[in-house]
Amino acid sequence: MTTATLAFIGAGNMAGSIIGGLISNGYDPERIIASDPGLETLQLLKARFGIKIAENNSDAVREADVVILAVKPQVMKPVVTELAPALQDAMPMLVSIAAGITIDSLNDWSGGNLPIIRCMPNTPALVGCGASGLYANPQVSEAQKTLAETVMNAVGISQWLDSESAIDAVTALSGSGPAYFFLLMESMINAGKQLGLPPETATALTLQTALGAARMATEGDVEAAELRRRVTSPGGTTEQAINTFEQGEFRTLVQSALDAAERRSRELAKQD
Ligand SMILES: NC(=O)C1=CN([C@@H]2O[C@H](COP(=O)(O)OP(=O)(O)OC[C@H]3O[C@@H](n4cnc5c(N)ncnc54)[C@H](O)[C@@H]3O)[C@@H](O)[C@H]2O)C=CC1
Ligand SMILES: O=C(O)[C@@H]1CCC=N1
Repeated sequence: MTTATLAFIGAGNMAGSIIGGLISNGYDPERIIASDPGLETLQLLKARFGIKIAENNSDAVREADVVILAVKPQVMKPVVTELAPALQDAMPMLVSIAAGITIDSLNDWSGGNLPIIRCMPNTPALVGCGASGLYANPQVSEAQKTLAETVMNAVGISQWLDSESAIDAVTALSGSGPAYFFLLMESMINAGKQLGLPPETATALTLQTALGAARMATEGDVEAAELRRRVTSPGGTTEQAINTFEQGEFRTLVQSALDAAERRSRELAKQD
């Protein structure tokens, strides 16, 4: 694997899972440095993975080839503005995972001319099953793109996007997407209980069904629509349930939900 030095600014959930993924894929912990005002979090990451920790954000970026900005969107402006002198000295590639923060803003706050990638990951990165969309500005070289892919593929899969605005669609689809599946799981567990199953039985059967369906859809080469047809015997039980979903305009509802999330992502980007 590459020997680039990676600096994580913010060492919370997302940074912790990416670091964990990199280490389990054999990345040299000496080449990972993290910075966070939460000293306890930092010490835990150091003890668990053997990575280096920095006393402040500027120290973290000094030797870095890639700076992963993993703080909340609300604090991104002060964090990057304060880092600008150190970033202009080191000229690393920036990878921001924050929702709604545009490349233009990152470019302004960081002093300009840096290669910048916007990345939209999702929480299944925590279990190595993440899905990320990536968009690079023109300053990013092919080698740097490969490096960014190496980092994000340590916790799942990634897809390159050819416009920055596609990040809003990715946010609506896979960024927020885990919550949609969790909502379906909650609803099925409740329905199972209403049908008289004990709560633990309804929960165990729902979760294993979700896992099994996701594995069939990802591990085979049969499309989701065909897998659905194979469960649906003519005149049988599934047909009754699917007809009920269709009569309730399930597909239109899903489209409206994603449209609303995409709209919100665009609004947040305008508030930088
Ligand atoms: N949670 C989700 O589903 C997704 C989150 N994201 C993005 O990932 C980013 C991080 O999210 P999480 O890891 O969930 O949040 P988190 O709250 O777990 O981590 C943020 C970390 O930043 C640290 N921090 C705060 N101020 C700092 C500063 N001045 N300098 C350095 N570190 C500082 C905090 O102490 C915290 O450990 C956010 O921008 C979010 O938009 C992206 C996709 C999905
Ligand atoms: O809900 C949000 O705004 C963030 C972005 C994607 C997932 N969580």
